[in-house]
Amino acid sequence: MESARRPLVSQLWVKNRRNEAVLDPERPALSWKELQPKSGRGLCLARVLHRARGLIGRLTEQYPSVCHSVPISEIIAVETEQKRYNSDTWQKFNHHAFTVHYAQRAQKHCWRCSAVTFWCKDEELCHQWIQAIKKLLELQTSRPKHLLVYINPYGGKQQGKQIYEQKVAPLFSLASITTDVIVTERANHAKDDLFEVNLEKYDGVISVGGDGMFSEVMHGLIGRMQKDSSIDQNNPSAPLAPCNLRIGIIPAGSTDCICYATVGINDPVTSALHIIIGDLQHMDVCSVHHNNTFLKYSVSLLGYGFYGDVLKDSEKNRWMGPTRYDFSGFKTFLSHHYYEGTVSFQQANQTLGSPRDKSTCQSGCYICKQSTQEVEEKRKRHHYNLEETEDDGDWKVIRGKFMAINAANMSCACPRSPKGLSPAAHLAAGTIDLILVRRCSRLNFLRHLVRHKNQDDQFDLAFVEVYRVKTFLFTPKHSENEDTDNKDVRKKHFNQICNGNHSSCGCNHVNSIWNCDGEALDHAAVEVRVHCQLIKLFARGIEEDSKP
Ligand SMILES: CCCCCCCCCCCCC/C=C/[C@@H](O)[C@H](COP(=O)(O)O)NC(C)=O
Ligand SMILES: Nc1ncnc2c1ncn2[C@@H]1O[C@H](COP(=O)(O)OP(=O)(O)O)[C@@H](O)[C@H]1O
Ligand SMILES: [Ca+2]
Repeated sequence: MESARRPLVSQLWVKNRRNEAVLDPERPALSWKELQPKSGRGLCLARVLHRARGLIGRLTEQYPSVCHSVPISEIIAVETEQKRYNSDTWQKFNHHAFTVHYAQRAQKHCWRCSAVTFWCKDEELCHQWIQAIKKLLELQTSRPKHLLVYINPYGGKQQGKQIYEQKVAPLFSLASITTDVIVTERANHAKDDLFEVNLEKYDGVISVGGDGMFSEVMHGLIGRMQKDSSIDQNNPSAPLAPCNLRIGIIPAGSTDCICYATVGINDPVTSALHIIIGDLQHMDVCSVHHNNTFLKYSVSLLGYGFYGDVLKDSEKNRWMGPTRYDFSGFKTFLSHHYYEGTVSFQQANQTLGSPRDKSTCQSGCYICKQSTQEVEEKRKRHHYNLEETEDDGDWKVIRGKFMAINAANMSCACPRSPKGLSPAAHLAAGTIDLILVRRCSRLNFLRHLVRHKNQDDQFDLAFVEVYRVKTFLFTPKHSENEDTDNKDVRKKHFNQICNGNHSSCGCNHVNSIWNCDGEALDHAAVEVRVHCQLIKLFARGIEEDSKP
């Protein structure tokens, strides 16, 4: 037992150079450092060359004189080396080598799978190293072994299947992860399937696609969980049962904002590596109801007005792929509609921060950690039927004319807006940032939009308000449930609006629609509530000290 905790230290060769390799179960990490060539006549030239390379390296910073170190948690696999090296090296070491594959940080937030081969003087040493690394890998209990994968072949640039097969499947197989892969044949295929399958045999579910595909998988899992726990999803105030299976996202959609905002980049290989090493990120989910009827869950953007109209128009142009959003965004900007209605909301406790904070939610965020404790206590109290002690804040009611009403459950960072709709929003604090953009001139709305792309504060404008809330209601001024007679009145009414405000439209823009993670909702009047840390992802949030 004692010896298992002691570091394994050996002289191993890396690329024909003598290294000291250390496997330390206490840290736990694998490290290796090149040793200086021994002095002696025969090695004199080698030593001169070595020093020269070191000097040039220091000047050009290409030759690492540093010790390499890989945490065990970031090792993907260890393998006996197969014969793929030139026969000189192969002969010299009498075939004894092993290769360690590990996750390496490349550019900002982007990870790559790197490999290092260690050559050993004898077979026993080689075997000892492989076994020792394997033993430490077995202690990594949060890693998935068997995954259920859904591929949307229709989203984004329709590359989902190729992306999975070429970039992800080889990494899963290297890491000895087995998979059941389903390529969807229709919308809702994945969601419906998740109500039927035996989930017990899986350690996670993978969504290959965009935010819509993730949404399907999430609806399947949350819905299944509530069904199994006899919880009525139509009851807006029912505490929902959390999902224990983690969801992984391989980005192959159009915006992929859920992936970008939880990993920091839309890159299939990076996501696959986070899945393999068994990362964990809790995430809040919003439930959306209309008249005590469940409509949908949302994790990224719930947008009425501008983003609802962009979605409605862009769905007609799916053939354009991801560019459809730019095209429809431009059209929607020109049409410049506003919508009337009432927003009522309850503000979140100030300990949960403010949308105007300069700091952002990062890996290990202390505000989200604080919510983890609270949510655990709340679930315990609920389990033992103890009374809730929630101090609900006052309701604030805002009636007005809005260009956009955006509820961001996360930053919504994506390649189009790397800081996102609400840069300081949290992934798992149990709050939503409610952004109200009031009726304004085209120029002012453009100023607001442009600030999503630069360093300026998009909320620092007189016609923009932002609140951190736990729940909100929206009621459009023009009721959706009118009978036909009323519709004529409505038409008359909104012709008046159009004549006065957007002369170019012919228009049926009394109400907008809600864009719910890129899917349209059927009703404008909604009740939205955030469910703290309802789901888990194979991600770790945004890392601060990622390579520049
Ligand atoms: C003059 C330039 C103005 C540029 C303004 C840029 C603002 C961009 C903010 C984008 C925020 C998107 C939030 C993401 C939502 C996704 O869930 C949804 C669906 O993503 P999917 O396409 O399924 O991956 N995408 C959209 C565009 O509605
Ligand atoms: N096989 C399929 N055929 C058609 N639609 C599908 C299929 N599988 C999933 N979908 C639906 O495709 C829509 C778009 O998927 P998504 O992953 O969001 O891609 P994008 O990012 O391009 O919008 C979602 O509404 C999803 O339910
Ligand atoms: Ca979509």
